[in-house]
Amino acid sequence: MALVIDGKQAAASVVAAVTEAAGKLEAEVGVKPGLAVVIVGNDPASHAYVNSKSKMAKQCGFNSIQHSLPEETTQEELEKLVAELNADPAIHGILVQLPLPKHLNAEPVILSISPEKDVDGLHVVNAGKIATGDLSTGLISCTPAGAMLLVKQIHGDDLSGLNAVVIGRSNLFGKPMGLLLLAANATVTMAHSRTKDLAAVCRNADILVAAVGRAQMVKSDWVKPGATVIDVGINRVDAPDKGEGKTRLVGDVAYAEAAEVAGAITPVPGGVGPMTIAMLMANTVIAAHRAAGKTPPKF
Ligand SMILES: NC(=O)C1=CN([C@@H]2O[C@H](COP(=O)(O)OP(=O)(O)OC[C@H]3O[C@@H](n4cnc5c(N)ncnc54)[C@H](OP(=O)(O)O)[C@@H]3O)[C@@H](O)[C@H]2O)C=CC1
Ligand SMILES: Nc1nc(=O)c2c([nH]1)NC[C@@H]1CN(c3ccc(C(=O)N[C@@H](CCC(=O)O)C(=O)O)cc3)C=[N+]21
Repeated sequence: MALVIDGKQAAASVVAAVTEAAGKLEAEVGVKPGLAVVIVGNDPASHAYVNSKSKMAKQCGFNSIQHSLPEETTQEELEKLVAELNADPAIHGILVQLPLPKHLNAEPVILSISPEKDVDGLHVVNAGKIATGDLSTGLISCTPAGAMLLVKQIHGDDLSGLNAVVIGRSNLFGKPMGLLLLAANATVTMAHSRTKDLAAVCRNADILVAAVGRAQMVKSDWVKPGATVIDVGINRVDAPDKGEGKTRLVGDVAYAEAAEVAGAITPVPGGVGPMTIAMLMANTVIAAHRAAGKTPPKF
C-alpha cells in the first residue's frame, strides 16, 4: 500500500512558518500583511473556498479583506475595484476567485492586478518568470507551488532522471506545474484532452499529477508501480451511501485502487487542497516583505 501524503500536516507547517514571519514583520517594521479576496456571484463552492481563505488569513495574523460582488457586476466595476486595491498600501495580495460569471472576461482582470500583488501567480509577468526559470523574484501560482512541496517531500529537491506526467494544461495549474517540475530537472510530459492513449503515457510516470476535473478518471492500471501520485482534482459527487441527497469530495484519481499500486499518493480531501490555501498565505507574506523592503522567507 502507498504512503499517504498528508497535505493537512504539510500545510499546517507552512502556515506556522507564515504566521511567525508575519508576526516578525509587524514587530520589526509595523507592516501587517494584507490579503484582499474578490469573489463575484453566488456560486456556493466558490464562496466556501473564499471563506476558508479569509479565515486562514486571519489565523496567520493578516489583515484579511473580502469583497463579495453581485452576479451582475460589470467588467468596469471589477477592474475599478482591482485598481483601488492596487493603489492601497495596506493590501499586499489580491486574489480574484475563478471562474468568473460568464459575462465577465477574466484575462484583462488578471492583467490589471499589479504583478507584485498577484498572489495567485496568474499575471503574465509571474507566469513568464516561471517559464524563463526565475523562481525567486515573482509569485508562483499557489496550487502548483503546494503540489511541488509535496513532491519534494517524497523525492527531494532534485528530480533528475524522473519522468513526470501532468494531466491538464490550464494556466492556473497544469502549465505552471509542468514548468516547476522541469525546473527541478524532471523529464516532463504535459497531457491533455487531445493526448492519444493517455493510460500508456501515464504508466511511464514516476510522478503522476492529475488536474482534469473528472472524478476518479485515473485508474490503477494507469499508475506505474511505486509512482508518486498527486491528485489535484476536486469533484463533488453523489454519495447515496451517506444518505439521500448527500455528496462527497473525490479527486481525479480512483484513490482506493491507485493506492494499491502507487508508492505515495495524496488523498482528496486532505492532500493538495490545504496546500493551496497555505501557499496563498505564503505568497501574501512574501509580497508584504518585498513591499517593506525586507528579504522574504522561503517556503
Ligand atoms: N486542489 C486545489 O487546490 C485545486 C484544485 N483544482 C481542481 O483541479 C482540476 C483542474 O483544474 P483546472 O486546471 O483549473 O481545470 P481546467 O478545466 O482549466 O483544465 C482541465 C484540463 O484537463 C484537460 N482534460 C479535460 N478532459 C480531459 C480528458 N478526458 N483527458 C485528458 N485531459 C483532459 C483539459 O484539456 P484541454 O486543455 O485539451 O481542454 C484541460 O487542460 C479541477 O477539478 C479543479 O477543481 C484547481 C485548482 C486548485
Ligand atoms: N483565482 C483562483 N485561485 C485558486 O487557487 C482557485 C480558484 N481561483 N478557483 C477554484 C480553485 C479551487 N481551489 C481550491 C482551494 C482549496 C481547496 C481545499 O481546501 N480543499 C480541501 C477540502 C475542502 C472541502 O471539504 O470542501 C481539501 O482538498 O482537503 C480546494 C480547492 C482553489 N482554486
